[in-house]
Amino acid sequence: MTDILKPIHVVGGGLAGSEAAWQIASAGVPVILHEMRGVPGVKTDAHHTDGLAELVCSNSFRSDDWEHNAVGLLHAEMRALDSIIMSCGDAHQVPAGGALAVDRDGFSQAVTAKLEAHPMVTIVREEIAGLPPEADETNGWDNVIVATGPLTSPALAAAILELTGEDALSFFDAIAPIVHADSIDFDIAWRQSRYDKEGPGGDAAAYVNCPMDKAQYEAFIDALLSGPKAEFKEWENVPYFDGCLPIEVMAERGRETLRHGPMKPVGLTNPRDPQVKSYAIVQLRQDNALGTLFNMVGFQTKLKHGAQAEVFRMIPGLQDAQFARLGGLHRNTFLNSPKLLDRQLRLKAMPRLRFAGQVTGVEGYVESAAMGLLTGRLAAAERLGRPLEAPPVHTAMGALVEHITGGHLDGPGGISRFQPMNINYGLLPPLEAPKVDEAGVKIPMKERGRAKKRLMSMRALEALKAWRDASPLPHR
Ligand SMILES: Cc1cc2nc3c(=O)[nH]c(=O)nc-3n(C[C@H](O)[C@H](O)[C@H](O)COP(=O)(O)OP(=O)(O)OC[C@H]3O[C@@H](n4cnc5c(N)ncnc54)[C@H](O)[C@@H]3O)c2cc1C
Repeated sequence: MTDILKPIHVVGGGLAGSEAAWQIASAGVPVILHEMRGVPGVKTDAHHTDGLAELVCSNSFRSDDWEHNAVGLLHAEMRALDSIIMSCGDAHQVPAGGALAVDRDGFSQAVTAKLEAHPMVTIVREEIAGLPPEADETNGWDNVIVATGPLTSPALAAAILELTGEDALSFFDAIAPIVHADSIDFDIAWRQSRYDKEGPGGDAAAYVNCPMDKAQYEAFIDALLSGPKAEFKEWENVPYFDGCLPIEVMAERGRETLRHGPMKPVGLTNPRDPQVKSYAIVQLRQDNALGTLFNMVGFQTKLKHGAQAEVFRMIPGLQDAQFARLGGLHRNTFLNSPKLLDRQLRLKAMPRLRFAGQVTGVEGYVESAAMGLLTGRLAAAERLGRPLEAPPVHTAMGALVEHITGGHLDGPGGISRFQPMNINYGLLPPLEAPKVDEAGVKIPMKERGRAKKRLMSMRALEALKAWRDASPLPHR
């Protein structure tokens, strides 16, 4: 076997690992993808299937607006780099207003089928239960991507901890319930997207809305606050991720918090009572292509399973709801990446190991897949002997690399304040807000923020394409 044809090993076939494997194979380098789900008796606390790239909670890749939304920009960058996660997501989208949401089973099956069919990809169902094996002349273990996610198996997590001498960092992440559509009462609920916003598929009525008056809202908050919660005594000091707070934790912050968050009633009109404004509205988003399942948007919860059905059936329209899946809370583990990883996302203590996905301290399906995409390209370039740098910080992808490898500030005494982050414009170098548009017309003050985002997105895509075109890897 020539050096060039040695395989690269990817550990973990989630969002990041699947994308990394695809990018490596597309660069003409053989890849062996090791995924532990599929081995009898081996699972994580959140995955339910053996499929690659399984979505564990919501089915949304969030906004698809590349001009004004940072995650939409990340979508665009990934599409420009032939992302398998984006192409399968686009092929399996379901209506979701301005967001890109997918049929979770169809999406995962498509990613699995594409990887299984690729001649350069070998999928092995096994747990890597410790540090990856020693490298020899031919086995390829000199170039490894670890993409084992927030629920990395305990044996591998322990080996990484021992190697780095660092305590793992962690936070809580929660899952929202999914409801069978035929158990929703459409004499009460109605379909409409907020502000009738049309989605990529042209649907302006993507969400199911369940209205509440003031008395119903107050009773619901009381039930949420008093309902029995799952306790995690051994993880008492573990923080929540702010973008994914359990609904009861939000309610504890103030009785009105939910009305200004996931239950906000704005931009929606009850067709049965158009003159009366609902006091609060619960939204559900289509979860599968058949339209038989809907997930409760923003309703991630740590209520005990027995209590969930009772409390959520207080929501008008859901009084007879049947739940396909209940919510739950999981501990999420990530590395102290700014200290441990270099800008190639290699472990300084063992550079043959690259890390990708949520375990590096990015947060979310899209961000995790983006880091898989990048490490796949970096690893393939290294295998081909054609060095490649991470994209510039002006791109969404480069900004994520900057965040996980050193863009944050530590606290006094060097105590790490590194926390997982969704992509956002604050991670990219700032630009002056424009005062006039491309035609020289003055932009009103309140629209300048939007105009600035558009400029930042255009700058990012241009830089990303220049990076791609100068890259030593083939481009399709
Ligand atoms: C409870 C929970 C809810 C979440 N909800 C959302 C959400 O609603 N929206 C969102 O955008 N993000 C959500 N996230 C975050 C989301 O899981 C991640 O962003 C994303 O799945 C991470 O992708 P990944 O590839 O890094 O990890 P994963 O997709 O989890 O993939 C890791 C893979 O590695 C495998 N594996 C683990 N250890 C080993 C081993 N030793 N050997 C072989 N294989 C191994 C696992 O089986 C898994 O398939 C949630 C996370 C959790 C834990």
